Amino acid sequence: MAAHHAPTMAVPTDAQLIQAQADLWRHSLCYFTPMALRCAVQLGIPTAIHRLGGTASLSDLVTALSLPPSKTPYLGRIMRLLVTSGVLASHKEGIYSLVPLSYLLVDGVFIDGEASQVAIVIAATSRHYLDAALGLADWFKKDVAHPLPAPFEDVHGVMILEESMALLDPEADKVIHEALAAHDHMGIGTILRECHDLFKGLDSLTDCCGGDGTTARAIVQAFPHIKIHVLDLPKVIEKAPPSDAVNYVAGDLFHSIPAAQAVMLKLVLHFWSDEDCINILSHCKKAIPSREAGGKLIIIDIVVDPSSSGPLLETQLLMDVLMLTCTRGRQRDENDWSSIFIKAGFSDYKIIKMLGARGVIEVYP
Ligand SMILES: C[S@@+](CC[C@H](N)C(=O)[O-])C[C@H]1O[C@@H](n2cnc3c(N)ncnc32)[C@H](O)[C@@H]1O
Ligand SMILES: COc1cc(O)c2c(=O)c(O)c(-c3ccc(O)c(O)c3)oc2c1
Repeated sequence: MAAHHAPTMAVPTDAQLIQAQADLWRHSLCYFTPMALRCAVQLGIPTAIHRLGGTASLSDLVTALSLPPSKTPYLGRIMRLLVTSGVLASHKEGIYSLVPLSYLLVDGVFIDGEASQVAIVIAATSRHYLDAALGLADWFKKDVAHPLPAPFEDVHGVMILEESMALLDPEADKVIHEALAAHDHMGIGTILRECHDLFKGLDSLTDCCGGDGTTARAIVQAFPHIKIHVLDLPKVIEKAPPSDAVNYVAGDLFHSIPAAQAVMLKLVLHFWSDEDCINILSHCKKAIPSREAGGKLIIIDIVVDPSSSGPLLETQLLMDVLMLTCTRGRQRDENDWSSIFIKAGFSDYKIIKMLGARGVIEVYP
């Protein structure tokens, strides 16, 4: 006789079914929001609104962007979705204005010396990322050896940021590097203003995987007495703008990390597996003095807060799925962080501050 399973859920009522249907449509179609955003950015709508003095009507936009006037009503429909999603504002019918988010997408506006975040929108909605995301179910079914390639690697045959990516598709590689730079550079100004004590009293710092030194230069400007080493791969250091203020070191963080009072890992560890992180952190520990001598690690990365809810948690989880899709890393909650710190031989840590989705953590030897 077939086992009889008690229903786990009562049959939904009509009211629930009606609601469920609308929710299902929204969840299935909400990818059109980033697509509408991509369209708006490619057309240059945030920049046009900014240049028109901060507000614009549809016909202002059609004229400014030299679009065929016959497209005006269609543009109105895209704009309506973007207003409802909070990407643009409309305080008066048919008149559009920027919100802080769309301000980040205006060409030529510099926040903390960094250009717009357009590259994030373009990369996140690009064919290579979408193809990788479309391959998720197939990736789950595959039983492959360790180290597990990410879905991106599975679909495209190369990992993001790998040199061979530039050979496979130079345009896609450029878009991803621009997004990475836009993502990484955004926020050091806020960190310096909000977490002043983080760097106070330090005589030296190694910015581990510090890229082209943008972050290091901002720190030296605020704290001129700190001696900063920027460690990154030779191909990155070769292209870094020359600077007297920072000491560039071409190398590999798995081999050796320049000694300093503190080592900073900003948006680095989310790219790596737990095993790699423990290895990296152990190398960092060798590069710093004891806690008594002021030795510490500074980690700036997402700290997932599972007890929260709403858009911030959703942002953190979306970033986690981005990492799942494109890297071998993940976004970590406090328990995950604590566990890798202990395994790497550190004695204690403190979450100094949460800045939106990201956290600033000090880790002590
Ligand atoms: C996400 S970026 C880090 C961003 C940077 N910390 C910032 O906040 O601007 C990752 C960096 O790690 C570097 N990288 C990757 N593998 C590395 C390795 N084995 N040794 C040193 N640097 C490496 C990459 O070249 C890239 O610049
Ligand atoms: C916020 O939204 C986005 C959108 C994107 O398109 C990317 C992206 O393309 C990307 O490579 C990365 C990224 C990859 C590896 C890292 O180690 C890292 O720090 C960042 O972040 C992104 C974030």
